Amino acid sequence: MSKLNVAIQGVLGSFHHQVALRNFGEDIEILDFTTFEPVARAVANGDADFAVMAIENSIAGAILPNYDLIDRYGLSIRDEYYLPIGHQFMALPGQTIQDITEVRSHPMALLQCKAFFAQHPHIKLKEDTDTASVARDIAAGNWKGVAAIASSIAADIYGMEILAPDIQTVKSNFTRFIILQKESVKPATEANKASIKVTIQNQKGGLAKLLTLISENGIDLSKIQSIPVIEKPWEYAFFIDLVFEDHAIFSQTIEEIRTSFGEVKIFGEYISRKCN
Ligand SMILES: O=C(O)C(=O)C[C@]1(C(=O)O)C=C[C@@H](O)C=C1
Repeated sequence: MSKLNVAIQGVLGSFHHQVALRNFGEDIEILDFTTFEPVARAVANGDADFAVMAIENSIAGAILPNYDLIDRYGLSIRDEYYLPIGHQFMALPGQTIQDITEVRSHPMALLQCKAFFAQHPHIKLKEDTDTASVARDIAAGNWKGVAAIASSIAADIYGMEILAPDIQTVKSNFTRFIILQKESVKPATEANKASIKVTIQNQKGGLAKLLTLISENGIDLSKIQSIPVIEKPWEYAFFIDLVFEDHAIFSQTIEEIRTSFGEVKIFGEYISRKCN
């Protein structure tokens, strides 16, 4: 039987890679890309069975362009995964923090460690494609004075020394990843969460009306994100995550939103994996 192809952004040891292995097991084929767009494309054109895509982080917030990719490439959300993120500040063995003049990492990782770098202003920040590829490149190029921010798994794989552990601004740091596939998935019978998109006209009280409707139906709105409608400057679509106990009430709520606001796109119905 052929292995599952799973598209990710990042290389061996990246956080995406870790989520792919934890979610699908070790016996998979990883298709790795340096940016998110080819990840979405690989699923849309059938090269990959699934994709793993980071969507928001508890310190740095949403990865807005990824909402647009899911929408534009017609992808379905089949599941979600919350990964605890510990960022290790690492370099070639034998150096101290004072020897480091530059740190490279994924922009989301740099954002999650802002407080640490405020205390070390001699270190220049540079955005790179992913956390682990910087560790790999430092090792391959024998670059002294350059550090990576990546996981301890990446430090082991690429032979880096950790100069400062867990440098994320708050210890408890999570990234929420979504698992994507092409066709709309038959929802799990126990699905209690859904991701939807609603476009509402800019009219007085429009958003308040939508939120009231959701709340009065007893549904928990766990996330709302506005995304610009690029063909219509200054109009916004709302990407909303809803958590519910009763699927029938969720379906009825969607019908009520359709009646009042027009088209509602459902990206997926799945099981909430959030643990408090
Ligand atoms: O660079 C990595 O290792 C990634 O998997 C990317 C990524 C992200 O896209 O947010 C994943 C988790 C962390 O939030 C930091 C970076």
